Amino acid sequence: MITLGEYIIEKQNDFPEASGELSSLLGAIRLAAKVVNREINKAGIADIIGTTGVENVQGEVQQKMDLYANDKFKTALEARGEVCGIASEEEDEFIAFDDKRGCNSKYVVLMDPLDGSSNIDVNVSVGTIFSIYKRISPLGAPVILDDFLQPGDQQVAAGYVIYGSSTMLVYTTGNGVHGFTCDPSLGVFYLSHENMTIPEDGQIYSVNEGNYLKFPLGVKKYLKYCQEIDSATNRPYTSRYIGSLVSDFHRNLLKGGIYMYPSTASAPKGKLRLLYECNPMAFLMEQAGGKASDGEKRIMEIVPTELHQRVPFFCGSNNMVDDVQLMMKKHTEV
Ligand SMILES: O=P(O)(O)OC[C@H]1O[C@](O)(COP(=O)(O)O)[C@@H](O)[C@@H]1O
Ligand SMILES: [Mg+2]
Ligand SMILES: [Mg+2]
Repeated sequence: MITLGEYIIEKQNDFPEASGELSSLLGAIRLAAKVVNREINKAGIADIIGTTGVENVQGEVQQKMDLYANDKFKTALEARGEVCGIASEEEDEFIAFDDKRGCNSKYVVLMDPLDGSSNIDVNVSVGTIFSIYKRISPLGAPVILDDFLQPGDQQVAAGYVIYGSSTMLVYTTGNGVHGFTCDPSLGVFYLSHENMTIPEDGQIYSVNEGNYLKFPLGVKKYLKYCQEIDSATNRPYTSRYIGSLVSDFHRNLLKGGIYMYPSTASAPKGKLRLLYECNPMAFLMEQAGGKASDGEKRIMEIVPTELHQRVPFFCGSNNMVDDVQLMMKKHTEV
C-alpha cells in the first residue's frame, strides 16, 4: 500500500518544474490532520467538548474543537514555511506569516478547521476543509487581501479530512480526486480511493428540510420531485442529512446524490462560506465529474468580494444539479 506522503512525491515527479513546496505544504496539512484526529477520537474524555462561549465573525458561538483545530492547522502551516498567509472561518481577518520564510512563500491557504461543529459533542462525523492558491502579490512583499479573494477556478489544490468511523484525507491538485485512509495504529494515511468519481445520477438528496417553508419555490418543487413515486426514475429518492457538509459530500461523492444549502427567507445568501467551504468542495466535485452551483452559475466562477461571504450551494451528480437549476429557473419568484 502506498502512503499519502509517497503518493504526493510520486505525483510531484509528473511535473518536472515542481519545486516541492506544494508537496511540503500538503505534508503540513497531513500532520495537523493527525493531531486533530487524535483529539477528536477521544473528544468525550478530553477537555474538548463544549463551547468557548465566544462568538466568531460568523456570529456563531465557537466550539472548543473549532479553536483547537484552527490552532493546530495554523501552527503546522506556519512552521512548514511554504505559506505566506492563511484565512480561516475562525479568524476575523487573514493572517500574514510575515517572517522571512513566510514572506517568500508563494501559497495562501483558506480553511474551515472544523466543519460540522454542531456534531462534535454528539459523536457524529465532522471534518476539515482546505483550499490552496498561489499568491498574486509579488514574492517577498506582504500578503494582501486580494491573494485570498481569487475565484475558485484559480485553486491549485483543495481537499478535506473526514473524522468519521474511519479518518480519511481526500484531495485534488487538478488531476483527479484521491482518498487516503488513516491506519490509527500507525497514524499513517494509505491510498484507499484513487481517482474518485461521482455517478452521473444519484438517488440521495441532502438538505435541512426543517427550512422547507423558507426555501425558494424552485427548491420546494425540486424536493417534491425527489419525493414523488415513480419507479421508472427511481423515485422517491432517499433523504440523508448528517449536518456536516464534509460527511454529506463524502457519502454523495461515493454513492451519487446532491447536497443543497439553498438561500432562505432569513438567509438570502444561504449559510455556507464561498472561500473555505464551497470553492474547495466545488473543485473536488468537478474533478470527480460532478457539478457545483449557486443555483444559477458555477461556484468556481464567482469573483469573491469578502473573506467570509456566503453563497447558496448545490453540489453533486450532474443530472441532479441540472434538474434543481432548471426548476429554480422555471419557478423564479418575481
Ligand atoms: O444546521 P444546519 O443549518 O443544517 O447547517 C448544517 C451545515 O452547517 C455547517 O455545519 C457549517 O459548517 P461549520 O460547522 O464549519 O460552521 C455544515 O457543515 C453543515 O452542512
Ligand atoms: Mg463548515
Ligand atoms: Mg467550521
